[in-house]
Amino acid sequence: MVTQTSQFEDDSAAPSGPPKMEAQGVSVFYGDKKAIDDVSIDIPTDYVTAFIGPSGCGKSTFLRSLNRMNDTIPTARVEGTIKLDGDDIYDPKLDVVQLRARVGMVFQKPNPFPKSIYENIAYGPKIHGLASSKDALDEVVERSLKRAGLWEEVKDRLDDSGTALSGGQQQRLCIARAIAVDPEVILMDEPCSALDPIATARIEELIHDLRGRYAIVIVTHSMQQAARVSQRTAFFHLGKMVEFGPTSEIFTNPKKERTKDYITGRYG
Ligand SMILES: Nc1ncnc2c1ncn2[C@@H]1O[C@H](COP(=O)(O)OP(=O)(O)OP(=O)(O)O)[C@@H](O)[C@H]1O
Repeated sequence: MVTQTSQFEDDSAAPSGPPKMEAQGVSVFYGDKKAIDDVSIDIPTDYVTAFIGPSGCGKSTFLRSLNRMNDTIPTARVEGTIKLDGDDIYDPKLDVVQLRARVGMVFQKPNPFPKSIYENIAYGPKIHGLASSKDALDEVVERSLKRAGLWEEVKDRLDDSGTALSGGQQQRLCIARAIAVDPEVILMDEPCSALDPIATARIEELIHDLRGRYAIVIVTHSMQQAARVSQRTAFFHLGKMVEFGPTSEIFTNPKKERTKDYITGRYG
């Protein structure tokens, strides 16, 4: 149970500027089954937003709808509107590859390509035309690895396979890979669930460092993690978003009974 107020940074200020993403009346179906029911939320630019809730409540489904990752599931269908900087991301004219560069994703299990560390990072910028020369590409690789806190550990072995790194390093490599194409939003789907506590702490520090540069949304099973890394928390239950607000409020003074029951460990 998370009840200490001291662990929360000050999250009382309203986010600056317009929301990076806006979901309005979003429902997601798998065939006939409704997994997300009428969710509306604004994703701020300069805060980390955490999605919490019991297993199967639809957190990942909703997260995946934010960069159209659900398109890859034939039975999945999304209703409602999701906008990025005011533009509908489900507009049929929109280039989904571009969208996924702007709204990057990091998965539960680190999934580096079976290629060198260098190639893992360089691939995206190459296909998106973000580096015009080998020097420029080298620079993107170095900058991305530095931002992901991995450079010092790998700078002398960029030709080694990405899959030879430890789990925590692989996850930072995947974050560096997302960063390399200059995203505006990074979606993280339980990024630490396969990691030990030390590797988890490094990812949490990294999220802290990246905040402000990218809008970050993280799905987590760990309420402690949500409390540590986020400034906004959305609580999901049975496909609905029950409550959304400053993280300190959700954990210390939730308005809804269902949120209170969950954060006090009554179910979940
Ligand atoms: N590919 C799919 N096909 C059909 N149903 C699915 C699919 N993916 C998820 N679901 C269903 O949608 C609902 C929401 O699942 P989702 O994985 O989004 O929940 P979650 O809150 O992220 O759960 P967990 O915390 O266990 O990962 C569940 O009932 C799940 O069984």
